[in-house]
Parts: sequence; C-alpha cells; structure tokens
Amino acid sequence: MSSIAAVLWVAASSPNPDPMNTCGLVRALESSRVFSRCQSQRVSNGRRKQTTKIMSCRRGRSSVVSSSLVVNPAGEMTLSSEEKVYNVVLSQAALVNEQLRSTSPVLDDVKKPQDTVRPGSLSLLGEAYDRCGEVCAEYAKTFYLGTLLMTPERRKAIWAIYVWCRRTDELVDGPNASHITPMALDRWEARLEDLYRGRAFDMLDAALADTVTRYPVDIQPFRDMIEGMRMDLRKSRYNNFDELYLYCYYVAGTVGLMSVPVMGIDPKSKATTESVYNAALALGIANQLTNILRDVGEDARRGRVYLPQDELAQAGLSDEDIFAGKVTDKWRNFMRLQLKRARMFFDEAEKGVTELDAASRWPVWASLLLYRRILDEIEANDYNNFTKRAYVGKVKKIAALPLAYAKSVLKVSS
Ligand SMILES: CC(C)=CCC/C(C)=C/CC/C(C)=C/CC/C(C)=C/[C@@H]1[C@@H](COP(=O)(O)OP(=O)(O)O)[C@]1(C)CC/C=C(\C)CC/C=C(\C)CCC=C(C)C
Ligand SMILES: [Mn+2]
Repeated sequence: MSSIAAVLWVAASSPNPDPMNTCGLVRALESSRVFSRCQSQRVSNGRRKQTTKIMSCRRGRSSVVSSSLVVNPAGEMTLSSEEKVYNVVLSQAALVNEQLRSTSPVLDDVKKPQDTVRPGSLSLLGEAYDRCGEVCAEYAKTFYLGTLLMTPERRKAIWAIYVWCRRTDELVDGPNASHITPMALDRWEARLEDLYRGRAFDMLDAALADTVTRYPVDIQPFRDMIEGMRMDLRKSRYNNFDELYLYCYYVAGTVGLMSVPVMGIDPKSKATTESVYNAALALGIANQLTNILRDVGEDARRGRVYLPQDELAQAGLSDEDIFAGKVTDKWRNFMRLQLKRARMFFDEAEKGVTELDAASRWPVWASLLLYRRILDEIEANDYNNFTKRAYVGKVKKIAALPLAYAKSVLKVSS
C-alpha cells in the first residue's frame, strides 16, 4: 500500500456510534417546510415519454425526471429523487443565505480562530492541510490544478473537503473495500459527527474540523455522501434515472453543496442562493454521470452497471451487451442520449458559476470545462467506453486554463 493510500485507509473504529444515524434525506424531507412551495412552482410534463424525459429542462432547475411523483415498486406514489434532492438544496441555501453574500471578508483569509488554538497546534494544523494538498495532488490532478487557482485559505479548505470525500469513497472502492460493512460506515459517520463537535480522530479530520469552523459548511451533505456509499454496498443496478439521480446526488451532488460555502457567492450577484446551490448540485451530478459514462467497462468488470436499466431496454440493450463490450450502432445511439443528458447538467451548472465570488470562478470553470471534455473524448473514441478510457491530455488541460480565465472574467455562461 502506498503511503498516500495508507493515509486514506481509515480504521473507521471510532467508539461512540451515533444513535441518530438515519438517512439524511429522509430527515431533511420530514423537516421540510418548503415542499408545498416547490409543488406550486412545478411544471409537470407528464410521465409518458421516456425519451423526452431525458431531454426536458425545467425553468431554473435541471430537470430530467418529468414528474415530481413516481410510483415505487410497491405501487405507492412517492416523491421523485429530484424533488427530494431539491428540498435539501433549499434547506442548505436557507442555512447560509446571508453569510455567503457578505461583502466583508470574514469568510476568507481573515477569519482565523486563533484564540481557540493551543500553542504548537497551528503548525500541526498547517501540516494537516499540507497533507490534504498532497493527497489531492496525488489522486486528482485536475481538481488539484483547479485548487491552485484559488486563494490560499479557500484552497486549504477545499483540500480538506476533498480528502474527507476521497477517504469516504475509498471505504467502498479502495483496497479494503471487501471488508467494509454498513457498520463501518456507521462508525465513519460517528467520526464525522465528532469532528463537527471539534473532536477530530486524526490529523486529516482535524483539517476538516478547522475548515467547518471557518466556513458555513453544513454537515448534511457529508452525511448524505456516506448514505451514497451505503447505497453502493447494497445495490449494483439502477432501474431508472430517478434511482441513478439519487445515487449521483449522494456521491457527487453533495460535493457541490459542500463547496459553495467555501467558494462564496458574488456579493453583487442578483441570483438567488438556491439557484447557485442548484447549479453546484448540477455540476456534481454532471461530473458523476461523466464518471459513469467513462467507466462503463471498468464498472462492468466489477459487476456494476450504473446505467438505467429501463433506458438500456428501450435501446434494445441489456447487461449482457455491456459485459460483451461490443460497440454497436445500438450502443452508439444509446450513448449519444446519455452524453446529451450529462451535457445538460453541465449547461445547468454553467449558469451558477458566473454567480460565484470572482476569486472562485476560474477554478470552477477550469474543472467544469475539463470534466466536460471527457464526454468529447468518449465520442472521439467512437463510444468505446468498454476498453478505452476517455482521457483529456496534458496539453488540452493547460489550454483550457486561459479559456476558463476568460469566462470567469467576462462573466459569461457558455
Ligand atoms: C455554482 C457552482 C457551479 C459551484 C461549484 C461547486 C463545485 C465546486 C462543485 C464540485 C463538484 C464536484 C467536483 C463533484 C465531484 C464528483 C465526483 C467526481 C464524485 C466522485 C464519487 C464516486 O465516484 P466513483 O467511485 O465512480 O469515482 P472514482 O473512480 O472513485 O473516482 C466521488 C469519488 C466522491 C468523492 C468526490 C471527490 C473525491 C471529489 C471532491 C472534490 C472536491 C472537493 C474538489 C472541488 C474543487 C474544484 C476546484 C471543482
Ligand atoms: Mn470511487
């Protein structure tokens, strides 16, 4: 195991499991006061055509699920995943509304809670953040490149968030994944609750504990990401896009919600806080859909098919075609629709980047443009995502930086 992998490996052995360890979304829904408002704003497209469902777009919100209500396997009407997740977006936006738009620089580079820090611990904290930076550089060159374009304080905070996310993913995807049980995830969640109370288990947790005292980053998206990992343990097929959307929210949309409080919103922005959060959610979903489309072959070799089963069937395809890994016209047509949907989420995300604090736009544009390029590479590979990994080369990566810069300065979307 490399030293970085060793750092990521977590014993997940905190005592003190949280008795309130229930699904975050359910809790958010139960306590949601905004649901009735959402319903009155909704434009329903009906549920007849699956293909229009993929392409439809609702005002101000990415919308790939055509109805707010869906029928579950027991035949009951339940809220669609999009609606459940939107309720989380609203509650997150409400939590931070004013703080994020403050013109005073308290959230960046100035607010240093030094009076609560013991002598010597500042340098330890510095080391902890440096370690987070190393892990980010090792595992995610593109994100790391993006963070180098940020202010030093924000960069450190994003590294700490990155490392927590990576360690969480590593629990179910890393070398020790076969030993991971739902109980280990419960312990990981208890550790999270502890670090939010200022009791960090190790130095990487300490970096995040510090970050959440400096920026108004709520715990809910972190809990929800753990829920996504629980989902990964118990599920390897997704019946429809509604199910996949919820998974993408858990493992990636949450990253958008964690990041906005660090990135900040432009004090001059006229956009609502919800719409900015919604765009951040869309960026996470777009990134995860891109991951899924890039890694079809790799995932299939691990027995996983994230692509919606009903859409595969509509295209005349099944799991067997994926395991066979042959690029046919059916596959190309299917992939064209999937790529189109992922691009819709990137388009939705673009609207929000321009509303971020000026100092955060460049890195976000850079990572958005680079991640979206992966979709172009899948096309360039003639949709062979079974045996060819779509990859954006170094030259293209570097070339994207001035374009991202221009977009962030000109404040344009698309
Ligand atoms: C308004 C607006 C647009 C604001 C921007 C908000 C923002 C910065 C959003 C970031 C969204 C983002 C980067 C999402 C990450 C999605 C992702 C890649 C999720 C991965 C999940 C599991 O996938 P899988 O197992 O299939 O993939 P691997 O093969 O294992 O890679 C994750 C691995 C979950 C964990 C996520 C991370 C480790 C990435 C976290 C990234 C950051 C905190 C950095 C964000 C920084 C910049 C500069 C965008
Ligand atoms: Mn993973």
